[in-house]
Amino acid sequence: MRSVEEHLQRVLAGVVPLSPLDHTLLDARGCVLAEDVTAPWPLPPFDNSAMDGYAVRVEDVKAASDGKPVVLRVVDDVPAGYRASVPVTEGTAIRIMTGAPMPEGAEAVVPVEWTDGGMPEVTIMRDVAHGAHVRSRGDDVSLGDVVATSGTVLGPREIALLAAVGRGRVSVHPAPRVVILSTGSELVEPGTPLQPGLITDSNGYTIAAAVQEAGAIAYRVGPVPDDAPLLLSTIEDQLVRADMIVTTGGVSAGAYDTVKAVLSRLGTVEFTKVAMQPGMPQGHGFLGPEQTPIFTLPGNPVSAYVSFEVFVRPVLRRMLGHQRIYRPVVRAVLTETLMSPQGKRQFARGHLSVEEGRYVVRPAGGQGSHMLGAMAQANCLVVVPEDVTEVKPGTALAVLRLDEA
Ligand SMILES: Nc1nc2c(c(=O)[nH]1)N[C@H]1C(S)=C(S)[C@@H](COP(=O)(O)OP(=O)(O)OC[C@H]3O[C@@H](n4cnc5c(N)ncnc54)[C@H](O)[C@@H]3O)O[C@H]1N2
Ligand code: MOO
Ligand SMILES: [Mg+2]
Repeated sequence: MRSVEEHLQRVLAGVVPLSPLDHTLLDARGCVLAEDVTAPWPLPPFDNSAMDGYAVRVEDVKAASDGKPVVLRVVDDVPAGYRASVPVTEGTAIRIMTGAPMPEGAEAVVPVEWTDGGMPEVTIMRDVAHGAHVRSRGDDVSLGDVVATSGTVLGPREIALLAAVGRGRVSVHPAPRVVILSTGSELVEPGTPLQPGLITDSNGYTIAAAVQEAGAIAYRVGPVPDDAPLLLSTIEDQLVRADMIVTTGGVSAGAYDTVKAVLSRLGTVEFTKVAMQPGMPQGHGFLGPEQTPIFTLPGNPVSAYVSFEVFVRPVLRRMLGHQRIYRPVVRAVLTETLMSPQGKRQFARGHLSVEEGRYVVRPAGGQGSHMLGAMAQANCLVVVPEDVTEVKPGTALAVLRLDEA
């Protein structure tokens, strides 16, 4: 049997980020930037008002107060998006809205609340300092600043800045397109009435959701029966749109396990046993003219999901260009006894929380490879080393957080 590390190294070997492509800004959300972006103009691009009010010369409103207001002639009115047609000169003001460019000659803005709001004359009840309520050109970002570096993951905050510096398109590593195929003659689509002996295809949905959560594009192909020619033609058809193929089921020792039989016709896939639980039977290889990577995951629902987390997700994250490809790991204190098979690394489903300032983890129900009810309670995988068969409460173990990228 192969160790988890060895299998992981093998599936990661030679994996590089997908070649950069231009994306529109919103299509680039969640992607990794493949260029350094510099600001072609400063932010703000021009001096502008931070308040609705009146643009004035400081000297003209000096010592203005409720008891001794100042009256100025209003010579223009500038909403955001417009520019004043005249300057502010001695004894005058220009009405101005938030975001409008500061008129020539104006040194500060008096908010409307400190005035009578008048037109064509305004009575001003407060004085202001030079620059008051003015947002200066470049006070946030300077012309030529690098606002985002290659490798940055684009979320709402980064996208805000790219939009502000005028970038409608950016170069990013595109999201891999992953075809997900469930195999098994017992499988029907959710929403179909259950006949005796049949179950619904949950793996297709689990893996598709996990692919999307990893930042990739999921093409879920409905369940394919255990029929070698049909499976072969389905995979052949799907290759054209796939950067990766993930199958579930049919890789163990069963008499109808068709995946193994079929794939040698399309490429090279190595089937192996990995010293882990769940997820022992694994297959990985390359198919078709493009040498598209394929993972054949075990059919048991928990095994398929855990295998995805441990092997497939890091590969997808690397194809996406992420620097960090693994889930964050923390050490947490176990609350209940956990049994584990000798010689296999167990990835037990657990629930991680913080109690009295430290991480604690409790097993999330039954640990059978079919137990989706228990899996849905989990927010982490508790790693029990290969040589440990029983872990006592109070022991600290490494935990992979599933609730954080
Ligand atoms: N004699 C042996 N039997 C089994 C072994 C073994 O070493 N010797 N290994 C066991 C382990 S461990 C696993 S894991 C499974 C892997 O089985 P397969 O990958 O061949 O998958 P299937 O036999 O097709 O299905 C297993 C199980 O999972 C259910 N299943 C399959 N696909 C789905 C799906 N899309 N949605 C929901 N559930 C699914 C299927 O109905 C079976 O119950 O083999 C063990 N057996
Ligand atoms: O690993 Mo099977 O992968 O134990 O259920
Ligand atoms: Mg099957």
